[in-house]
Amino acid sequence: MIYTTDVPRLGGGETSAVTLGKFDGLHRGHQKLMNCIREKKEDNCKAVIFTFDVSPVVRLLHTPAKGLLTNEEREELACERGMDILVECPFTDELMHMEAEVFVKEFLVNRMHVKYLAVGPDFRFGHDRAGSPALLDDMGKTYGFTVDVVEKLKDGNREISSTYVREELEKGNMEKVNELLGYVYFTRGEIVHGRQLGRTIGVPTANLIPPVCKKLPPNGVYITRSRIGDKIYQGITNVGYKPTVAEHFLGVETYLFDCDEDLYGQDAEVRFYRYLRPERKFASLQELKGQLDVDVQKGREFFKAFDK
Ligand SMILES: Cc1cc2nc3c(=O)[nH]c(=O)nc-3n(C[C@H](O)[C@H](O)[C@H](O)COP(=O)(O)O)c2cc1C
Ligand SMILES: Nc1ncnc2c1ncn2[C@@H]1O[C@H](COP(=O)(O)OP(=O)(O)OP(=O)(O)O)[C@@H](O)[C@H]1O
Repeated sequence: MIYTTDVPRLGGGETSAVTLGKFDGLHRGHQKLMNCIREKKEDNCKAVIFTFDVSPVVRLLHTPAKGLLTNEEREELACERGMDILVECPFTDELMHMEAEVFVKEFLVNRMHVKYLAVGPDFRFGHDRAGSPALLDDMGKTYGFTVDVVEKLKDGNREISSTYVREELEKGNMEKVNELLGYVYFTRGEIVHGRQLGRTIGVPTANLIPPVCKKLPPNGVYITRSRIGDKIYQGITNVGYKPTVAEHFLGVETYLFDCDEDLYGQDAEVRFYRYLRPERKFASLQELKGQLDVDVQKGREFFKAFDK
């Protein structure tokens, strides 16, 4: 897959099937759109996701962007789903003020030779959000592309959206998050040295520092699986500042069941299955150990049922 921040100029005979939007999380609704454009590969179209490097809303509010996926993670997932090109267009002032018609003509038609577009009914773009599926449809008649306005995928009565996923993530409702995403929510990082106190209570842990732009579930303890190299381990993970030992940075710390390897320096992916309890300040590490024994038991029981 080609990843680019420039709007690509396709070569002579090449054409494209494009979907447009913010695409934070690549949730099941987004996957529905990706499936539509992937089908057009049979007509020799390049499957293209056109998105922006930060959410337009975030840029306008100047708040730091914390997303469901980092840009690198989104790139990887898009590639796995058969996309040919991911455009992460910088959301510049020029783009912000570009008329919708100009965007379509200059970018989609002239550069990307678009033949097919798939968007949701609420998709808006261009200056003053004047661009709509109806405008795309009109322009398609002039420039020779077709537009599918894809019905929103729902969860019960509610449309699946990145906002919905983020709300559930903020509640720690990992079962719902994972259902809406169609994959298990995860974070990644290199395994770094902690204070090595865990092993003194018989609970060695793998500490990783998540990317600053990754949205995490609330501080607390979760049942997780970790992928390290080509191995998958069950475990329990604490997200937070470890108040018992007063850590200064937000960490993701995992006790891996049935693992006695030296993992320092390796990259890990921690997948969150279920929230267990809030992070608490214990009077001593021994007291924390008592709680961890209970957490481990719950984790093992969870996977016994889950993997049946
Ligand atoms: C599953 C799990 C749950 C934890 N729960 C808490 C907690 O509730 N409160 C807390 O202060 N620390 C908690 N911790 C962090 C421990 O304080 C930490 O593992 C211990 O201090 C060792 O840290 P170290 O790796 O830096 O040596 C938890 C760690 C794990 C792996
Ligand atoms: N549930 C869905 N089913 C089908 N298409 C969707 C769904 N949700 C979003 N889309 C479409 O996917 C594209 C990208 O959506 P986008 O990420 O901008 O919106 P979103 O997921 O609703 O996020 P937010 O909650 O931040 O508005 C748009 O064309 C949008 O209409």
